[in-house]
Amino acid sequence: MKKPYVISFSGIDGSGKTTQMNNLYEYLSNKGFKVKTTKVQFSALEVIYEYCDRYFGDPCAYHELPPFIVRIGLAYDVTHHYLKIMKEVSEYDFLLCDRHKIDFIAYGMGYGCTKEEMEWVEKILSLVEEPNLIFYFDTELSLSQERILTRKEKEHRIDENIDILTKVRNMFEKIITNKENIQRINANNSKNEVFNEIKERFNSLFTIANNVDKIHFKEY
Ligand SMILES: Nc1ncnc2c1ncn2[C@@H]1O[C@H](COP(=O)(O)OP(=O)(O)OP(=O)(O)O)[C@@H](O)[C@H]1O
Ligand SMILES: Cc1cn([C@H]2C[C@H](O)[C@@H](COP(=O)(O)O)O2)c(=O)[nH]c1=O
Repeated sequence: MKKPYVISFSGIDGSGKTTQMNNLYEYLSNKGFKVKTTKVQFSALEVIYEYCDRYFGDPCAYHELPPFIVRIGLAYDVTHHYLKIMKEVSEYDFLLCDRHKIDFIAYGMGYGCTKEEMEWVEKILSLVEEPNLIFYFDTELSLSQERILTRKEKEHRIDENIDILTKVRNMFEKIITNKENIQRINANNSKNEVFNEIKERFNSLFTIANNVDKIHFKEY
């Protein structure tokens, strides 16, 4: 079965993932490629919010729960989502993902799961294939925080705070050093500058033909 080329947009909250995923979607679609975007629906988080609201009076009080309870739920959500979508996208050239396995590992470690607990999270996630390419959005913490506080697209959440952002960012830095499919993007720049960097990286990895049947994947 033909598979699309899978690209993940990964990084901490407010780093600009969704904005740039949508830009690449437009760019590739305009070139005639068949492109799909996807984002995991966090059913586990929805249940956790409800639980925390009822029992602690605050939907985001999940620091009151053992981290593993939350993280293993997310691992099932992510695995279920990607196993299902990969069966549905054989006719697409590109699948662009707003977060992938790496994000949930970085958040799991950042939220304080133990090494043994993370082994279980990773065992569940291992059912999903690695993306072909990960754009890691590297932003300064203060800038990400500013974007979260000023964004209009969705409300700021109490768990999107500098303490968590710092821990998760440190975990990303740890994980990405061992990965070969990572392209680090300087996401501190303006939206246009960031997208230019993505296009440059992308085009250096691919020779883009206007004909969909002629995608040439370069070695990287
Ligand atoms: N390079 C940029 N410069 C300034 N503002 C930006 C930039 N990139 C994104 N933004 C703005 O920052 C906010 C967050 O961007 P976006 O939703 O793309 O980030 P994200 O990483 O997907 O965030 P989250 O993980 O919280 O969903 C949005 O209001 C967006 O318009
Ligand atoms: C990946 C991941 C995310 N979260 C939190 C972080 C954000 O506040 C929300 C929404 O995430 P989005 O992808 O930026 O829309 O969820 C989390 O708690 N655990 C995770 O693994």
